[in-house]
Amino acid sequence: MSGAPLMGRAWPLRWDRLVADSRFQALAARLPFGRSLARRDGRAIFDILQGFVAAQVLGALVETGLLRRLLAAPARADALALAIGLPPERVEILLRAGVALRLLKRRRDGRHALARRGAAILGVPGLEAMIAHNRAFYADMADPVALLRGPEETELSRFWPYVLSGGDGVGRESAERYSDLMAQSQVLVAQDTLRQAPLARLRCLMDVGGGSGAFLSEVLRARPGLSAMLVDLPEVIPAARARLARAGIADRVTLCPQSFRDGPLPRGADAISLVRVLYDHDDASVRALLARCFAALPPGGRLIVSEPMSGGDRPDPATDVYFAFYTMAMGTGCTRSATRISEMCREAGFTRLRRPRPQRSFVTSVVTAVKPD
Ligand SMILES: C[S@@+](CC[C@H](N)C(=O)[O-])C[C@H]1O[C@@H](n2cnc3c(N)ncnc32)[C@H](O)[C@@H]1O
Repeated sequence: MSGAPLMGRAWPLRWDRLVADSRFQALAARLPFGRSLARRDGRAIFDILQGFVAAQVLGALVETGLLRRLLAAPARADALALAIGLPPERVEILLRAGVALRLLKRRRDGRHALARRGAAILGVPGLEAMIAHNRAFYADMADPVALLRGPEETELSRFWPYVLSGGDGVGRESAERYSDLMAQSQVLVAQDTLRQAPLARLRCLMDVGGGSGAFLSEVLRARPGLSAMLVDLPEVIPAARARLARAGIADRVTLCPQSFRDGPLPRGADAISLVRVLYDHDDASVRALLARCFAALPPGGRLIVSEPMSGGDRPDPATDVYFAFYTMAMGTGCTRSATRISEMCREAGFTRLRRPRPQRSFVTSVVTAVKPD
């Protein structure tokens, strides 16, 4: 760039080339409007650049249990360092970073306490477990170009064993581990799903890939007249049986241990939900699953897809960054837009596609469809 004249370029003007020219930046910095724009851009670029470090600071606050300790009582850095067995001068740095990120605050008496945001993390069901499990994702993101090059066995694909095995023999222990993680974060997903897809006039809902039944527990609590079926891998079913029994709704749910890849889905439900299921799988598997859902529903039966979705033509700052790379690191899935999911539902035969505006795209988005009469 440096040898080229700043003005007198060939038309059309390329804004990106102009802004990428260090002499343009120097000129802009001398003008009031240009100066504030340059500062804002600089700040935003720095925020992107330090995002990984900020996320790891949050990870450390969760992993060391500092957030929980500060919820119990405000404390000084040296007392906290002693309690968690780390050098005091390093804990001081961690706490200062937590204050800078507005997760913590430092009181006049020198003790640290939770700030509102730090307290909110503890108030969101499952968020601490989500933050802790990001360790596997961040390990994969440590070499993003290798990830983009793919396909490699990743930490995340090991965390979600059905991804590598296609559902065969995931092992009861790992099924329990991932089902528990999903269950913990289900409350928010269920709330947003039910707001966007009210389940009025339904008799029986079949939750396919329903995990340990956390979604059905929320739904059945809200809808006393509803019965349900839960389809998931045989290794997951014992956790579902236990959760549904604890919730006192075991008699309202039929458990169906089966892979949705093997044979038809059970009939009898007038609606099917797929909550955080499609984004785990490639297009061929999703097409086959949607065709099975279509076959299992009666005419007029409803399909509800709920998961974080790409912004499509207007990339979403949450789903097109975090979830797009997360599903890439899992290995088989991808973050699809509501438009793409609707197209796939239409290909399977569904009509009356609806895509309500998501309330929190980082929690979930919803697509609903109907099997024609
Ligand atoms: C990301 S979890 C979502 C669980 C639950 N729907 C939720 O939102 O909490 C995906 C679920 O799909 C299930 N699953 C994956 N492959 C499957 C298969 N081939 N057949 C049936 N279930 C499967 C997993 O066992 C897991 O419970």
